[in-house]
Amino acid sequence: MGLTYEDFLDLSYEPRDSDLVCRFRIDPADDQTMESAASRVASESSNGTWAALDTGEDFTDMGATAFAIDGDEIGVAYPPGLFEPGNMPQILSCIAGNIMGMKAVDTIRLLDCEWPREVVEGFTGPGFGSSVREEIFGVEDRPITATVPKPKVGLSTKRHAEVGYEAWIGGLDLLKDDENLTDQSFNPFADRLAESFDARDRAQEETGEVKSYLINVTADTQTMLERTDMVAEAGGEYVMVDVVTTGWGAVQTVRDRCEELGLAIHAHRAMHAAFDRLPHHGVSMRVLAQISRLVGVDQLHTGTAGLGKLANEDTVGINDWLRSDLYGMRDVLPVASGGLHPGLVPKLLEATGPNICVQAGGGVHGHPEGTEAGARALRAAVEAAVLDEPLEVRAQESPELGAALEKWGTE
Ligand SMILES: O=C(O)[C@@](O)(COP(=O)(O)O)[C@H](O)[C@H](O)COP(=O)(O)O
Ligand SMILES: [Mg+2]
Repeated sequence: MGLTYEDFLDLSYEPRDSDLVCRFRIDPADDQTMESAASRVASESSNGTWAALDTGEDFTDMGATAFAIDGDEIGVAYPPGLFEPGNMPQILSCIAGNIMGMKAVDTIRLLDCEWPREVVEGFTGPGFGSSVREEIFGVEDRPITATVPKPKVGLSTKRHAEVGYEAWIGGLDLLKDDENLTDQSFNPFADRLAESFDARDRAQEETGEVKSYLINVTADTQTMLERTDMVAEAGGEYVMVDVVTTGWGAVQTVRDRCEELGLAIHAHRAMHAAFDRLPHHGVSMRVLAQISRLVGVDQLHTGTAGLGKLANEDTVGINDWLRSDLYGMRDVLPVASGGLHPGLVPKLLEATGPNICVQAGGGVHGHPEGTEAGARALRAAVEAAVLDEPLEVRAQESPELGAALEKWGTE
């Protein structure tokens, strides 16, 4: 039985329910047609190669099938047996591996995946998902709020904890480390953990509200496990991981440890744009979000529906997928962050709904009266927005909100 590229194209093939179905946008090279390029995508991402192969008898055919061509998009179906159960790096080495560099296509983008039960069941998924709102904060009717101390790095541990205290006292739920703050000499991880949780405990005492901290444990896998254990010992509820830069295998290992310790995972997506920014190449944020849910993060940055400072891809569509039914797997709480300030909250919630986390760094610490006032303004904006109360009206009883609107407006 020979195996050639042509064996991987069958436009009459109906994907089985158990197939992982991927949709790609491709731009065939000059010497290729959509059909020939599609067959090469299916072949090189499963078990084929450029030369005709004699597979002999002792062979399990786990070849994928390019079964649909629709304009510049193709559909490829993968048998579940091609994949090692629960091994995300292996799956990506198939569907986003060598094909990203094939000469047969000038560009190729993995747009979307339909994940079958057979593949999903290999993954634990999130431990909490959006239930963090109720289970950790006892909040049901509003977004949870977070702030990142700014400047991103460089604050001393003492100042970092003070900023956290001011933000929590001002009404925010979460303090969050920036994606590039880990264990630097000016703000060591262990000291930051201890002093920030001291501040957290005082703020909880004074406000009567539950407060928490998204401390960034990002590092090599062994170090992340050690830091995750330290967070549990300190009475934390969360760890934050830069999931794209650490890698999906490492995230799966941290997820297993968090399962044992009862911790939730906040996923920062720094570097995602290296994969998803160009519309014709790479891996879409939609697929990165799908991967994140499968490997088990509870919160994930998905953008600001175009309102903030960063380029966003389909925030609302991605959020809908993160909440969609996936064979009983828990959902993921979307995090809106990046250039947000109180004036943008109504438009944001109009686009995303209240079941999100709203993060503002500059939009809190840049407030004319400082961090605590910035926090009060954000909390007031969120509470007004869920009630459809105009911010200008709420500003009459919240001078901090008034000052924020005066400084940043509502655009
Ligand atoms: O460093 C920053 O820019 C932020 O801390 C936001 O700060 P500001 O609130 O001060 O803008 C976040 O890392 C980005 O939002 C990440 O992007 P995304 O959420 O799109 O993944
Ligand atoms: Mg940041």
